[in-house]
Amino acid sequence: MTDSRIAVAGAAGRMGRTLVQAVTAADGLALTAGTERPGSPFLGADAGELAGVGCLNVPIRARLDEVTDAFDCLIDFTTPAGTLEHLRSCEAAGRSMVIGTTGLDAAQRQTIERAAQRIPVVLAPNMSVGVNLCFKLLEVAAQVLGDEVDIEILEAHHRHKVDAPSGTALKMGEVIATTLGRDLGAVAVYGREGHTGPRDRATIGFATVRAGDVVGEHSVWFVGEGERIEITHKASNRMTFARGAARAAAWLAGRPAGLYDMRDVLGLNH
Ligand SMILES: NC(=O)C1=CN([C@@H]2O[C@H](COP(=O)(O)OP(=O)(O)OC[C@H]3O[C@@H](n4cnc5c(N)ncnc54)[C@H](OP(=O)(O)O)[C@@H]3O)[C@@H](O)[C@H]2O)C=CC1
Ligand SMILES: O=C(O)C1=N[C@H](C(=O)O)C[C@H](O)C1
Repeated sequence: MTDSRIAVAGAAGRMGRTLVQAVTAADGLALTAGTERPGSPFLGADAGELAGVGCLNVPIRARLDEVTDAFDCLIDFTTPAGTLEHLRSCEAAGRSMVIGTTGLDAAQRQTIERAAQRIPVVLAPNMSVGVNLCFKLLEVAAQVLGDEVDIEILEAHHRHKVDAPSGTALKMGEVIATTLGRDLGAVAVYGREGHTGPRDRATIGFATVRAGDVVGEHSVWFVGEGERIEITHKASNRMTFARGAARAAAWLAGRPAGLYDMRDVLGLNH
């Protein structure tokens, strides 16, 4: 079987470089294109050399639409605006996408849903196996503990992260709210200050820390009278996300158009 040809958007970024390493190491995948935004100092540099895996003869380009013939699947961990622009190119060229970008608003998610009627897309705020297992554990915990506990979601990330709460924390909130029949938009409390009054049990609280080089930590507290259950995931390096994205790209080969998430890729959506 021939390798799936993979492009990495934002190939000089923190995740971009790790994705180039993961794609290069994966069986059945070959890195054939890489992009950065127009004006980037990394344009023309070799994606493999930037990622520390040696020359791959893949120069970083500014325009994805000029290289759509060179790949089958785009892995995109950039910015919401960048991802939406790349989505248009992939939709026009019939290429699949793995999207890890977070901070997407509701309209941007709807645009991705519409495009996924024409191309296959995996969209997930966290591609690690461990976090996707935690989503399952959260469903079970919420089913068992129900309305008898207060639920708080705590997350910590590095000082460069631009969106808050993290996409993973928001997804954790959605999983719990859906399980409990609550509307996250109505019950979410994003940080507290001043005279807040006592806590309303139906709320789901979010707390965010940004500091130093923390890769990504998420903890959900289910707190009742006399006991506290914590479901925690700590990423210690970015390769866990990149390997998941490479796995998703391989899984997409030959799939029909549709919007998938990592739980589909991992067979956890049953
Ligand atoms: N789903 C998951 O498992 C994970 C998701 N993420 C998410 O991935 C995203 C990226 O994170 P991270 O790698 O830390 O961020 P970085 O800022 O390090 O990387 C993003 C890269 O994309 C580049 N870029 C921006 N716009 C464009 C564009 N239009 N075309 C091409 N390249 C572009 C940036 O360039 P420049 O710096 O010049 O703007 C930068 O090099 C975030 O949304 C983050 O939350 C992160 C880890 C795991
Ligand atoms: O920006 C990051 O770094 C990360 N972002 C993702 C998120 O917003 O959930 C996933 C991971 O925790 C790292």
